[in-house]
Amino acid sequence: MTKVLAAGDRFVDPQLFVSALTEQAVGHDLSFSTMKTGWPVEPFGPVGGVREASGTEQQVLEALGDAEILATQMAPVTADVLGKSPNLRFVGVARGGPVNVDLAAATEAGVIVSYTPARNAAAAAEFAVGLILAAMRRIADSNAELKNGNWRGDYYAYEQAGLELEGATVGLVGYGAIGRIVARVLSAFGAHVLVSDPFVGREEADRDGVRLVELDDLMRASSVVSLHARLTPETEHLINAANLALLPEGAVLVNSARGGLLDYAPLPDLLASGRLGGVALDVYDVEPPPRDWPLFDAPNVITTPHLAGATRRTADRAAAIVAGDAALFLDGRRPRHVANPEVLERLEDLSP
Ligand SMILES: NC(=O)C1=CN([C@@H]2O[C@H](COP(=O)(O)OP(=O)(O)OC[C@H]3O[C@@H](n4cnc5c(N)ncnc54)[C@H](O)[C@@H]3O)[C@@H](O)[C@H]2O)C=CC1
Ligand SMILES: O=C(O)C(=O)COP(=O)(O)O
Repeated sequence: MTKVLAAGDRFVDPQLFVSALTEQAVGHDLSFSTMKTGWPVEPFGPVGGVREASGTEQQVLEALGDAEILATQMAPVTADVLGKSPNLRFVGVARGGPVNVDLAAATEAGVIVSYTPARNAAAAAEFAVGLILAAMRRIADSNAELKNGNWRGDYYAYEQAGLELEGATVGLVGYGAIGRIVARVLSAFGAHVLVSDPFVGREEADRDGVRLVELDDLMRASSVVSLHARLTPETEHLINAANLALLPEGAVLVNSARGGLLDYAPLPDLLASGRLGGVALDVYDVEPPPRDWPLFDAPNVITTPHLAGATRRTADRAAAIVAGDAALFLDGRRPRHVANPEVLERLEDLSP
C-alpha cells in the first residue's frame, strides 16, 4: 500500500489528483489522504525559502504523515518539511516551475520532484491575447461605463480611437511556452512580433518568423508590450521607469506573467500623461492589491484577479501530468518531467 497526499488549493482540487492517480497508477494499491488550502498565496516568500506557497509547513506536515507521494500545486515543500518526512519519495507539482519546493533540499533528500511545464500555456496565452485586444480597443472600460449609463461618444474621437493589431509592432518579453503561442496568434492578426529573451537563439526566432531584439530596442519600437518571462532574481523589475520611458506615445502594456517583473509605481503618471495608452494586468506585486491602489482609478486600466491560467482543461491536464509521472515512479521508471534529474542517478531502481 502506497500512501499519497493529494494537496489541493484554490485551483486544483485534491479530488482531481485522486481520480487521475487512480486511473493511471494501474496495479498499484494506493491509499489517499487529502488537504485543501486556498488564499492567501505567499507570492515571493519566504515560506522557509520557497516562493508562491499556499498553506503552512505545519499544515503540510500534519497532512503528509508518512506518505510516500505528495501531489500538489502550491504546498510549501521546504527543507524543514522534507527533513521531517523521511518516507516522502516523490513530489509532483502542478506548476510551470516547482517554485514552492526547495529543490536543493529535495535532491539532497533523494526526493524526485516532477512538475508540469506548459500545462496552462494555451489558457494563459489566450487570456493574454484577450487582455491585449481589450486594452487596445477599450473593451473593458467601455463595457463598465455603458453599464453605468455612460455611452462614451468621445471614444470615437481621433485622439481616443483604438489601436489595431494588423500592422502593429508587438513586443513579447519572454518567449517560452506562453510567449510562443501569443506570437503565433498575433502574427495571424498581421502584427510584427519582436521578442526579447536571453535564452532564445536567433535561428529559432527566424524559424518562427519573430525578430529577436534587445529589451530596450523592443521597448522603443513596440506599440504593445506583453510580459511572458518567469520571475527570477534576474527578472525582478525587468520593466521599470527607465525602459517604460522608451515606449512610443500611447503604447499598451500587458502583464499576465508575474507582478514582480514590473515596477508598478511609475504607471499612474505614465497613464495620466498619455505616454501609456492602456494597461492590462492579471498579476500584481501584492495579490490582491489594496482597495485604494492608485491604478484602480487610472484611465484604461484593466484588472483581472490572476485568472490567465485558470481553465478546467489546465486543472485536468495538471492532475493528469502529475499522475502520469507518479505512475511511472511507482512502476520504477523515469518520470517524464523531473525538475531535479540528478536525483535519478542515485535511484538504482529507476531504469533509464
Ligand atoms: N497569470 C497566470 O495565471 C499565469 C501566469 N503564468 C506566468 O507566465 C510566465 C510565462 O510562463 P511560461 O511561458 O509557462 O514559462 P516558460 O518557462 O516556458 O518561459 C519563460 C521564458 O522567460 C524567459 N526569460 C528568462 N529570463 C528572461 C529575461 N531576462 N528576459 C526575457 N525573457 C526571459 C525564459 O528564457 C523562458 O523562455 C511565467 O511568469 C508564469 O509564472 C503562467 C501561467 C498562468
Ligand atoms: O496557476 C497559476 O495561477 C499560475 O499563475 C501559473 O503559473 P506557473 O506556471 O505555475 O508558474
